[in-house]
Amino acid sequence: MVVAIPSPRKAVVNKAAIAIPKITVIGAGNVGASLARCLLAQNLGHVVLLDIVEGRPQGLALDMAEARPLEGYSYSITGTNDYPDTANSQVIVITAGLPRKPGMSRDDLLKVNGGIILDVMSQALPHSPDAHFILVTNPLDVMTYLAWQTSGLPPRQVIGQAGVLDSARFRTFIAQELEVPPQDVSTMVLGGHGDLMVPLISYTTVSGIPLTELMPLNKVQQLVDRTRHGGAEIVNHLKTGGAFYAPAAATATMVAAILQNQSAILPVSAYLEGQYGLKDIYLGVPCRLDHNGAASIMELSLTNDEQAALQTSAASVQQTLQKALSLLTS
Ligand SMILES: NC(=O)C1=CN([C@@H]2O[C@H](COP(=O)(O)OP(=O)(O)OC[C@H]3O[C@@H](n4cnc5c(N)ncnc54)[C@H](O)[C@@H]3O)[C@@H](O)[C@H]2O)C=CC1
Ligand SMILES: O=C([O-])CC(=O)C(=O)O
Repeated sequence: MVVAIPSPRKAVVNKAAIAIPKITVIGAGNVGASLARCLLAQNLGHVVLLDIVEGRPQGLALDMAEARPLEGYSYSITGTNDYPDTANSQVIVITAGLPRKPGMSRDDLLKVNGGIILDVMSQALPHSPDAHFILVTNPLDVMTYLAWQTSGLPPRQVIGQAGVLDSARFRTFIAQELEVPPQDVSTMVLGGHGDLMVPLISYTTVSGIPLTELMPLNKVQQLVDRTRHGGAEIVNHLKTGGAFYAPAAATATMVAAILQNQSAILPVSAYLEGQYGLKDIYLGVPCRLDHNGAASIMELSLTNDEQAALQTSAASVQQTLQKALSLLTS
């Protein structure tokens, strides 16, 4: 007797019913391309990689797509030069702009990168009016302010990445010095993303033990100084640009916190409206990050030295911001 074997039933998938997050990365350079790969590896959503250079985002996206069968990403990637392809993104990360070279400060990038940020925002926002924007381009705190100001979005939806990276650097240096796993080190670096950033020694622990119990103060100070110049240290090695693997990992941490509604407490460049005695400025502070973006800013009690250092860092960011506003409006 012949038994008919039923053909396997195909699951009926209503693709429209599955909401796949869409993340756009603008700037397909070192940071942007590394970030795209991190986002795919963490299965955070469909990635759109955009650049002004024709062929570059398309080539990189194809290359990453060809890694998908081997590495098993859940989502795909599109490379483009056209903003309509970014439409309805939940998160847009801006890495477009020049990196610095040895001998330059991040502030030296002000004019050219300021112009790029205004151009990118004017093109990206109309296609994704509800997106969360994460700025990476330097000088970071000022670029984040310009992006927010030009967007008309609530400040919680426009934030900058710096503190997650700077804290990761401080954790690395402490772990190397003490020969412990970096994951055991907990810290937070606040302030502007410049040489005056503020690693918080009073909030730094290793497996719960205050750092000051584990090494002398002069050693702590050396690691603080190395952290403050952590970006320049890599620029001086690479010569043609800056760091990109750790910046990409730091930015992916923020994207994940937003898309997965993690309520994670992270140091991010956020708009201050009186917190820490500061107003109308973007600066690195601890924020709760969830699907509302920088849902709330946490005001920590700081030592007198930390509070003074934060004010000094803020004054420097404010000075650069005033310069940017006059350069870009003249
Ligand atoms: N906030 C942070 O912690 C960090 C910030 N950065 C900053 O990120 C930025 C990017 O750095 P890299 O990726 O190393 O530079 P990169 O030169 O490798 O890439 C920049 C990309 O931006 C593109 N671009 C320029 N103008 C554009 C525009 N109008 N629209 C779209 N794309 C445009 C370029 O074609 C290039 O592909 C720099 O300003 C750098 O200083 C870098 C590392 C860490
Ligand atoms: O130092 C740079 O120019 C890039 C950057 O912001 C960092 O790596 O911290």
